Amino acid sequence: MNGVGRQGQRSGAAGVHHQRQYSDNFLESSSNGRWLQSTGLQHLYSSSSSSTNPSLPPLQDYGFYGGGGGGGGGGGGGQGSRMYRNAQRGFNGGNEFLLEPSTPPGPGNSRSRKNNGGGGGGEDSPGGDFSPGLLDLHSFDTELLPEMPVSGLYDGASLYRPVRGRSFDDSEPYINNKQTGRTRGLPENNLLKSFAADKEKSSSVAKIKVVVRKRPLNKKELAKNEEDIIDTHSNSVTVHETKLKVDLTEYVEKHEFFFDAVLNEEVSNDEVYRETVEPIVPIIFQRTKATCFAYGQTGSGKTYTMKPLPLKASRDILRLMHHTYRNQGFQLFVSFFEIYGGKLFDLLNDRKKLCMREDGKQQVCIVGLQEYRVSDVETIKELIEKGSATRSTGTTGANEESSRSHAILQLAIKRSVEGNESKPPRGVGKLSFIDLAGSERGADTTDNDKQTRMEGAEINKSLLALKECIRALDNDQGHIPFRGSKLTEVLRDSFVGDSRTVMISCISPSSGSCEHTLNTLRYADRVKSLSKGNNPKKDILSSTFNLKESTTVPLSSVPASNFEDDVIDSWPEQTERDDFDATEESYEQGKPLWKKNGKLEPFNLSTSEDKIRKPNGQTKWGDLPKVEPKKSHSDDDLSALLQEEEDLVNAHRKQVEDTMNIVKEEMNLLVEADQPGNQLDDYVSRLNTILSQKAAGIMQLQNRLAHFQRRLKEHNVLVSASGY
Ligand SMILES: Nc1ncnc2c1ncn2[C@@H]1O[C@H](COP(=O)(O)OP(=O)(O)OP(=O)(O)O)[C@@H](O)[C@H]1O
Repeated sequence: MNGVGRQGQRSGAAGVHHQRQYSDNFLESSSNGRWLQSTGLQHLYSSSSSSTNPSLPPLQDYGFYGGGGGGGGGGGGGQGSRMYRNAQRGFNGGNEFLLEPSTPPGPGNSRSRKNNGGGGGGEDSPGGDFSPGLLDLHSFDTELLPEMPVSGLYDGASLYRPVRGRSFDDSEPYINNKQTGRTRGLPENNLLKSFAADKEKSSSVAKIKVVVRKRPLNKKELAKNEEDIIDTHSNSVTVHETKLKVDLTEYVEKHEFFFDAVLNEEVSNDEVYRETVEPIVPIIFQRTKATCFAYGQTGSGKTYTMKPLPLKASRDILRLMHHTYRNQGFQLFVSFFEIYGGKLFDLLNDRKKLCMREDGKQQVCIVGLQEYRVSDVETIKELIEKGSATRSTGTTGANEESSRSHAILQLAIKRSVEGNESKPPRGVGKLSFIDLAGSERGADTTDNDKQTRMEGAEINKSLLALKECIRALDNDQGHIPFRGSKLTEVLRDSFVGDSRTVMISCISPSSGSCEHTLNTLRYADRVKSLSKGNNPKKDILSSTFNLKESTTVPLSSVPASNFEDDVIDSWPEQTERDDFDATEESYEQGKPLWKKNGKLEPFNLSTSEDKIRKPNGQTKWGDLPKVEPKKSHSDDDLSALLQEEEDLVNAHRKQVEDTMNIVKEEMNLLVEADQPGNQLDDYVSRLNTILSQKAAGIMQLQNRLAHFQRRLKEHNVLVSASGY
């Protein structure tokens, strides 16, 4: 301002010329910077220019590496032969599968090996097929299927047996004679009875099961002398959180949670399988869709836990298919894809980008997803390994990426209609395994990189939506809010009809992960304990226990809505906030009331600087976009906040641009006024007034932006504390 004033005072032709030049160059970036510098607002320059030209890295472009049939087929063929050889090696001697060519993953080979019926039929015929590229998730038309008796896998933990090199046809009675007898030749009434019993057993498998798995301390944590702060018992887990009092003395706060099962660091993957997936395997032959997912922060052991499960499950599925359901036309299909940044990629087809479509009946199809028909464990293993490798090396090769994507492996059981293998088989049941993105990634919303923030928001949204869907399922709500995210949309068919869900919450034992661990446990707790499907007594107990140890807040102060019995349809109207903030309050004593209802405190953006009057009284600039605080709900809050931020930045930029124009205009006036006898000083002082007003407006905007950023941070803290 002074600079301008000084220049104005340097009257005369040269001065005028200089003024014009200065004025003409005003919109050049260098001049802008200079001007802002001269007004002490140089810090605005970079922000305004960066907001005008946001050089945001584009989303990763995943090409079609496979190139469809030809190229893909070639590549796949090699792999396929390798897998075939492996399968030959794996199953030698006496195995009925030995004679089956395994499924080559490459399209070319797969096609050539496609089994179009004839021969032995059913599972005894050559396996190895893949879908025509359109996976209709709702092709699971089970109406044509007769009710099938389910095997009594519950009769013991004998189902899981090492299978490599062992014939499926060997006489080892991992499915006992009684069961075999049932399916093979029981009189009709016995069959019906047995079916009823099986139904009962199947309904005894909990709709939702939440299991926690604690991993051991890793080398890094040991090197850092991090403590193991987690105690586990058969169904409870206690987190010992070290906190600081106001006088900086340390104290330990205990948080105790109860779940269906808690597995400690010594528990093997086999035991995890037995506890989680094994009980639901038989019921997927009963038109049930089951989902097993691992939730937890990066490095907590999700992949370590999830990776072996599909293999073990498919081993059991194949056993059932080849014994209990022998010659009944059942087939097993595998697909493996990931959701990254809201987009779908086929992990078994060179990360080919996939489209999700909804047909007229709102049925979801994943266009282009390859589904492989498999009939031996070794092939499935190869496919899983291939998919996992593709996942982790897909983009940057960093584990970083895997923690930002959801990987979904599906085992679909289909059945040829009336034994006619030339017709496409119809879906019977499905088992989906989801290795979720690192839960803490959902909090990557303050990152400077817009892509990271958007990814974080997407992850956040999907984790929240997943929880909402599971809860809606368990509450038998008519409306399942699967549209909440890509993840839940893709899993839509797993949320309709008879379904089962197993959640494995993976936690790290280290003190350094305490906050994330608590978030994970809170998320898991809400999935389980807030559902109506549970024993209400247990709910209250569970929630009570969770509160009991963690705070000194009297239970009576916990709002009834904590137990969410009154929540009917919490998506999207009934917000997530309603439950997590109430709980939040219970966890953290003395938290301000505004968090109670989960509504972020409205941020009043109306300021007197919205309009600045020109000296002549005409309102010309400064009409900032009205950024109304949106009273959005749950996950909408984040997008509302992001939108708010964008609006603010735009408003900010507009202010700067307007100021430039005004100054430019005033400069022109000044030049015109720079005539002998004119009172230049008046102009200069008017100009100064305008600039001061504008500067004050810009400063105010800056403050508002800073305030907003604080709120965004707060929001994120809230989000991560809420555990979704
Ligand atoms: N129960 C366990 N016992 C032994 N090692 C484990 C266990 N769980 C995890 N690990 C090890 O910890 C490391 C991290 O595990 P993992 O990759 O499964 O984490 P993650 O949660 O999938 O991470 P991300 O989200 O980044 O993919 C791996 O080296 C894994 O072998």
